[in-house]
Amino acid sequence: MSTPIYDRVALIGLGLIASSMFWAIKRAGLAGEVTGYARSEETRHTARRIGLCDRVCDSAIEAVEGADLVVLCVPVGAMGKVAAEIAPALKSGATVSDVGSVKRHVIEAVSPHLPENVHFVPAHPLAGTEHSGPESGFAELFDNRWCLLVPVENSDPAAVARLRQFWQGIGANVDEMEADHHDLVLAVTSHAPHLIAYTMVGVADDLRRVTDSEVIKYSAAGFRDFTRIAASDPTMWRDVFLSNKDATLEILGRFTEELFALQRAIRTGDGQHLFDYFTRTRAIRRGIIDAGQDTAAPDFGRGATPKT
Ligand SMILES: NC(=O)C1=CN([C@@H]2O[C@H](COP(=O)(O)OP(=O)(O)OC[C@H]3O[C@@H](n4cnc5c(N)ncnc54)[C@H](O)[C@@H]3O)[C@@H](O)[C@H]2O)C=CC1
Ligand SMILES: O=C(O)C(=O)Cc1ccc(O)cc1
Repeated sequence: MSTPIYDRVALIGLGLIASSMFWAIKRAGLAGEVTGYARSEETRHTARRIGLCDRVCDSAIEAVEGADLVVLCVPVGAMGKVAAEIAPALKSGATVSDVGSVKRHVIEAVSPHLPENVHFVPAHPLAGTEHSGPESGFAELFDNRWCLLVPVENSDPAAVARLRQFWQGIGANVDEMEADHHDLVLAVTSHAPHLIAYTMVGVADDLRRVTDSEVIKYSAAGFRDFTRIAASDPTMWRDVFLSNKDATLEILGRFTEELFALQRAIRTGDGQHLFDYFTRTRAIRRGIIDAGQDTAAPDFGRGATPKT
């Protein structure tokens, strides 16, 4: 057990990320008390039933009162609204952070609502699963995964350092990144791949009507990976694409150009183009493994691991 880094932590939005944070905070003793708030009565009821949070509050205001760290764990499209709701109740000197998958949009939506006497330090843990909701979290989710801190202009270095220590206590490796750069990198590594998975599963579903159930029955590992990713939360991903529009469209433009080139190589029988392309991409995968960066989360599944 570590010594607490914050006396009081408030988690707003009790889904996969908040619940995983809670179990990891408890595992390491990183906070004196963790309060939580979720918009729906049903989620608050579930949270109380499974012991998620030391105190589940019936309003966001009540949850953040007296908190030294407030973490917004709602879909990125709801961050601004939640920030406006909690702003009047924030303790002077508190740190406000978030876990949103997009950073520029969240900074622009949240910053205007925050009083000057709080520190805003946006963050993004690069770990998740296709599951959502309060029962999907587990303490190991962030172990040995990256958490990116995205300090804003005038972020207090002491508040950034403390949040870094907190995420390290949760189990993550911490780095800092500038917001626009973050959004471009994530468009390549996460957002566009999710859209491609959604599309591929949609295409297979269209085809399924022609081929009966064979597409699902005989699906190979690659396609199964697509179906896992395409089972991710629709609200969360709608918000990600709408709030990281420019970077995602830039990457999808490049993706389409490459796809057309491969399509042309297949049509014209240009085997050399295909071979060279696949040789280059294979080297990238091997580079990731050789660098010891193949830290894909094991598929624990919903509630498959102990919560403490
Ligand atoms: N799921 C993943 O793999 C990852 C998600 N993230 C980010 O973390 C955030 C939370 O995602 P999850 O925990 O996966 O979502 P989730 O769907 O499991 O939980 C979201 C929670 O926010 C609540 N909520 C939604 N709108 C709200 C509002 N207007 N006011 C108050 N509460 C509201 C929902 O009721 C739910 O309790 C998102 O911003 C997402 O981009 C970051 C890393 C990974
Ligand atoms: O489940 C997966 O494969 C993921 O890619 C999880 C994930 C989803 C969204 C993020 O912003 C970060 C990680």
